[in-house]
Amino acid sequence: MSEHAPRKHTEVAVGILLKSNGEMLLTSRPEGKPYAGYWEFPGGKLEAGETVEQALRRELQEELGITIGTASVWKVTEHDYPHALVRLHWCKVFEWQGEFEMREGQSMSWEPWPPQVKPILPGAVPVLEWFAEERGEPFDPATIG
Ligand SMILES: Nc1nc2c([nH]c(=O)n2[C@@H]2O[C@H](COP(=O)(O)OP(=O)(O)OP(=O)(O)O)[C@@H](O)[C@H]2O)c(=O)[nH]1
Repeated sequence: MSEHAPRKHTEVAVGILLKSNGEMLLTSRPEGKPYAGYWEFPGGKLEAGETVEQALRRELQEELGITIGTASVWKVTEHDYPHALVRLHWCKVFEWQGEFEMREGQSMSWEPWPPQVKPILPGAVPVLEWFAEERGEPFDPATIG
């Protein structure tokens, strides 16, 4: 491959689980992964042949032990990390079934607005900006991470 070949995107499905009281689910990245200990929205990489919804359903089953209802893509972002160029497909999720089990030794937290946990993964920050816009509030990224 040429030194100047474009980097290939890693496609990632990410779930924004929202409770009726407005709280959102954040999970911490497990030990052994890049950015271990950072808070993120749960999800993971698409496997060959999967749609975003299928990948998200599989990942949340594997990582959290829950079965999600329908999920459709809300927005798409890209983030260029030293370890990967990722394309994040963000899905809002309002329905799920099952008891939460942290199957990868991660932590979970239902967070109010604005979220209190730190640090938050850089690639998740746009979501917080959109939520602030939806609420008509200013958002200062310096207050997180
Ligand atoms: N799940 C998740 N991934 C995110 C978010 N923001 C963000 O930049 N990413 C990036 O998207 C990629 C997701 O990969 P992952 O390591 O969580 O996925 P995975 O569970 O399939 O990993 P593995 O099978 O390689 O262990 C990582 O490069 C991660 O840094 C986010 O809010 N949630």
